[in-house]
Amino acid sequence: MSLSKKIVIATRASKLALWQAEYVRNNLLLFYPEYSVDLLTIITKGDRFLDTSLSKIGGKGLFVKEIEKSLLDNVADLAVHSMKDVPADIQNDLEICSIMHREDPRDAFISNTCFSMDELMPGSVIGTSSLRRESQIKNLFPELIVKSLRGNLDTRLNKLDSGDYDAIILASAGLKRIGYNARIKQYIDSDVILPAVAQGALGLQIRSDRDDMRALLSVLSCVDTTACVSAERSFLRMLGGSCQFPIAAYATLIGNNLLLKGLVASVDGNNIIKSEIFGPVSTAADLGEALAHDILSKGGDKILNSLSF
Ligand SMILES: NCc1[nH]cc(CCC(=O)O)c1CC(=O)O
Repeated sequence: MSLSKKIVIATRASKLALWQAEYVRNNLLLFYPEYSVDLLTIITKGDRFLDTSLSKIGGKGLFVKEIEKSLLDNVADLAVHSMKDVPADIQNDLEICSIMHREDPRDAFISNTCFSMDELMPGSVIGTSSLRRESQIKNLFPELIVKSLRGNLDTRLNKLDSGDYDAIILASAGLKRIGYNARIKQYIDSDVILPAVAQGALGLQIRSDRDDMRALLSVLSCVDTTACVSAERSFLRMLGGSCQFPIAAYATLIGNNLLLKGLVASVDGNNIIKSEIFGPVSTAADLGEALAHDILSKGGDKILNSLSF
């Protein structure tokens, strides 16, 4: 049996998701010019309830379930995900077979009046819907007011421009990808606001029985990013979390070793349990688990148990 020379990529319809799918499409065509690569656009639950706060809609993987169904039904051959949005545990029969080179993992500060977070006057309104960002901002700047901010990137920037907020926080990676970097006033150092698990990394998902696709997509994998994301995601998995929890982790490579920093925070920002671990890159997943146990034993367990959603 010969393989058909056609690949279908399942993607969400947002500008960022389409950019990411196009990016994978273009990369695949460089390696495999004999293939045709099509995009299949899918509307997810997360897209349909853009005005409800993420933690209220509930459920992990809000943005990925319908996409995963298209893979299980064999309607699409692969899906491109922001790894930040992919829950720690992946649906049976599916796998992330490749993780691509990471874009800037830092959060970005965007404002039309200030050049950095510490220029904001007390009482200023800062927009984010991420409990991870909210808790860390409140811890650093208790005098700021954090207000919910939902929608795709254009919607969020429009809400800033219409005066609903003095500043907003977004991921640098998304803004850079769609060419909005000029809006970024400050790249927030990862030691000031620790990024979300896997922020900036794209993952390629397939059905586990698609050995043909796994082989094809291996050319797009980045070994270093794969190790870092593996450590961060094993940390998240051990804490039972998703991107909707006030949990952060960021791994970097130093030679053949990996430095993993992580935290669990109370939403009010009054209690942040931070720790870090350093060890051989070959033990990336174990480092993530060990860091999770360390943070749980230092009070992270109490914080996570008290979250009410
Ligand atoms: N939760 C939405 C989401 N998922 C991935 C990104 C940014 C791109 C990335 O992290 O790869 C964003 C937007 C944001 O947080 O500003």
